Amino acid sequence: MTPVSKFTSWLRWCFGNSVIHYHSNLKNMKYIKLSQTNDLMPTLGLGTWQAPPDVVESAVYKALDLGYRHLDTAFNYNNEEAIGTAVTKWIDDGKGARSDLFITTKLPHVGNRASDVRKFLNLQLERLQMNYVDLYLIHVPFGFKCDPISLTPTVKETGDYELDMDTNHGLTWQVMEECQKEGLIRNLGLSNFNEKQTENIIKNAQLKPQVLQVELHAYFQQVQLRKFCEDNHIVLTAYAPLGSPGAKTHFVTKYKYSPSAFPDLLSLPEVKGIADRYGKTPAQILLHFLVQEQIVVIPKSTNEHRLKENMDIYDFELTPEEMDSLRKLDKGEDARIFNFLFWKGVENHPEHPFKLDQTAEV
Ligand SMILES: NC(=O)C1=CN([C@@H]2O[C@H](COP(=O)(O)OP(=O)(O)OC[C@H]3O[C@@H](n4cnc5c(N)ncnc54)[C@H](OP(=O)(O)O)[C@@H]3O)[C@@H](O)[C@H]2O)C=CC1
Ligand SMILES: O=C1CO[C@H](CO)[C@@H](O)[C@@H]1O
Repeated sequence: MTPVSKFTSWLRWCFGNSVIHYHSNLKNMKYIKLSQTNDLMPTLGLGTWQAPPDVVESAVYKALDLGYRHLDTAFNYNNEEAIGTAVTKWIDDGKGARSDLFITTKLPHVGNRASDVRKFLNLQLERLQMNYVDLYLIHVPFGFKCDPISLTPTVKETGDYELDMDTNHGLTWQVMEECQKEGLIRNLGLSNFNEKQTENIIKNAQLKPQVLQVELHAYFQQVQLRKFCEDNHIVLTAYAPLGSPGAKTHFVTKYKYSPSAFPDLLSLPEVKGIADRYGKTPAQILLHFLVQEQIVVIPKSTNEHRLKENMDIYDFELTPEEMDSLRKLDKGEDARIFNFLFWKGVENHPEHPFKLDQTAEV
């Protein structure tokens, strides 16, 4: 018996066969183990960006009823309190325990400094009505100056964001490590960090980043970063796994992006063809494809039908040929949607993570 199958048997003995499918085969890969803490992270989570509080509360409650066990939020999604209310109600209604859930939130751009970690984490825990989070990510590698009242970035008259040029990831990480030891955070991770920035954290950390959350979808498969994460035992979480149809409306109306900069992955003939073969939808194929690649996905939906649809991705397995045809959709760096240039002036921050000549069209 291999160590993995021994562990699987133990989990089955403890929790029963229907709850845990840990690497028993790829199609049933519902959890992935984090390397240093051995925590199990559900490979499907619920994204909540652009889910306003009044909508997200009932969506989260519904999602938990449907079987979602992993929620992704952030300080600047402005919905942590509503999510906390939904989770508390669900637990109080006797439907499950806090320990059944995997809750991720993020240290914001305006709090990206050692001296602010505890302030934001405590506020976020209070809003979430929890005494710990399962995963705390540094949301972005750069930092903005913070308006002390609104806790939003300060912006100059020119419209440029005021940058905090003193960002020091090593010092911020040390405070996050302390918070982990105190039990306020179970796992530490990063988001939107590039390979070099992640490597710098790894070099000096006692607790390594367990997760890196980045944009990742059929058009932008992050092949090089995936290899790096595999070598360093970091689990990758794919944000915008459906190509973020919601970002299109947001960026086009708010930031005047060109609509042509956004992919329509749900209409791709290759994806539709595979979907028809399995009696699945294109969204299910896009999500399953990533999970079969051992990547965690966090699609956002507040619609009950699509919440159900996005969960129903574990009862089939794509053939090597189908996986290859989906891998070939990758367009690399040109397909990046989230380059952060919508925050005016951010490209002047020394820790801006992406090469600007390769970012998406504005
Ligand atoms: N770390 C970071 O910097 C970032 C993290 N994220 C996280 O990742 C999550 C996912 O990314 P996101 O940008 O939301 O993009 P997604 O790729 O998850 O797309 C979400 C959009 O697709 C729609 N949708 C959901 N399911 C389906 C379906 N089955 N068929 C058709 N349309 C569907 C949703 O609308 P509807 O709700 O109406 O169903 C919504 O408009 C975020 O919500 C957030 O939690 C996102 C961006 C950056
Ligand atoms: O998580 C995120 C969702 O998208 C936003 C763009 O307004 C970014 O704030 C961010 O990184």
